[in-house]
Amino acid sequence: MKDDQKSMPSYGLGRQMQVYMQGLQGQLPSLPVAPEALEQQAIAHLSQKASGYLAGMEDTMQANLRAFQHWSILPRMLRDVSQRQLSTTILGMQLPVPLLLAPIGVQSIIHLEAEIAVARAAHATGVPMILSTASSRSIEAVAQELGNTPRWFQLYWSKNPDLNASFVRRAEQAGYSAIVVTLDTRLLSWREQDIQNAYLPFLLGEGLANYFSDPVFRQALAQPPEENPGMAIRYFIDIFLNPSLTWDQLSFLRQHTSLPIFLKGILHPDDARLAIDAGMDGIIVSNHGGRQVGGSRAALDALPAVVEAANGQLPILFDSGIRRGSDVLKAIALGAKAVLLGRPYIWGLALGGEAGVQQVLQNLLADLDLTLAVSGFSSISQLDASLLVNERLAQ
Ligand SMILES: Cc1cc2nc3c(=O)[nH]c(=O)nc-3n(C[C@H](O)[C@H](O)[C@H](O)COP(=O)(O)O)c2cc1C
Ligand SMILES: CCCCC(=O)C(=O)O
Repeated sequence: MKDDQKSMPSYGLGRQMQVYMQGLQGQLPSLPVAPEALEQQAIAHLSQKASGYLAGMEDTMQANLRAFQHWSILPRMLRDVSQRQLSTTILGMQLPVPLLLAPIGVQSIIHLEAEIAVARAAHATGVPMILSTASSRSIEAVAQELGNTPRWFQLYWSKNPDLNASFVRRAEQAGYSAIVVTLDTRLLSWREQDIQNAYLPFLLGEGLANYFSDPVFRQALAQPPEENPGMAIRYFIDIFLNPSLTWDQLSFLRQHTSLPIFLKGILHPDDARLAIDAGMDGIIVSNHGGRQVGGSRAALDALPAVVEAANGQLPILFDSGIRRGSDVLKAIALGAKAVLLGRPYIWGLALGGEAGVQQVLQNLLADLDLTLAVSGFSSISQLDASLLVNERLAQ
């Protein structure tokens, strides 16, 4: 894989040929290649509680996917696309591909090896990883698996400021190179399947590795979490959600880290302007994969106005609904510098652990590389809105 990456221009072709050559020996890909089939198989494999947790508001998730259909690629012919370039630079950080793994918490409910398996697959493919605060393995343990693969840390801003500062400090020390503050989950939304299943993984102690290993968190407890997990979980529940968090508190974070700060979950252009006023470094346009505001605008539909409001003053990233190479191209053509991959890598994790995640990433990168090429482009930096037709406006 590492070698494939060095010769990224042949990446897509390389993966295609690898699959076809294996086919000659009677070996088929072990996971479904189409994301829809992959999802179906993963959901069937998981327990009802775990698959219910992966779900979101169906209408909003569907809207996220449909939004990509409103834009079509208008390919160009007879351009030399023999050498291709997928790498990008964000705030001076080199990313080998315009794709990062979205922060997804509590992966222990999906696979025993959880974030460790994902980190190994990220390392093998060179895809940067964003680790969730609510991960089932610690900031440090995941960093160890990543080698020099770029990593960012996603912060859930709790009610305990010292704990927030401690998380950021730990991330810095473990080589994470950006902080992603998620804004859209200051409260948990009404999640029908979880309510139906009466299931919240945190109450069972899942997804609390960063808390239980944190010196500030531990200091606040009369007994260590190993001796009295119930008390530790109760304290987590007390502080985890923070609905009183407001824009003016972002300066606290700025004082506690020199790392770039991205705000995740912005959909409204006015919030993009507030992010700039607050001195933030980047924005991730996202509706949390349709898991928070039921009936919210599809994330891709919200992207152009946010890009316009940002006016080039800070990089915009995107997630919610990325499934194929063409989705990545569309989001980038509409102004995103890079995109985050969410559920698809979790489906790979569910079905095949580390190897499953790796297969999903290899396929997506190959799809991206080949779709770029057959559209007539040799570098993702060439993409802009002229690649696309808006089918709602076109006649
Ligand atoms: C099971 C699950 C857990 C998630 N946990 C987090 C999290 O801990 N922090 C966060 O910022 N986003 C979290 N997200 C949202 C993702 O980062 C991302 O925004 C979303 O998955 C994108 O939508 P998609 O999966 O439909 O592409 C989670 C999403 C899922 C499906
Ligand atoms: C409180 C939520 C933690 C994980 C998460 O972000 C999600 O389930 O969407």
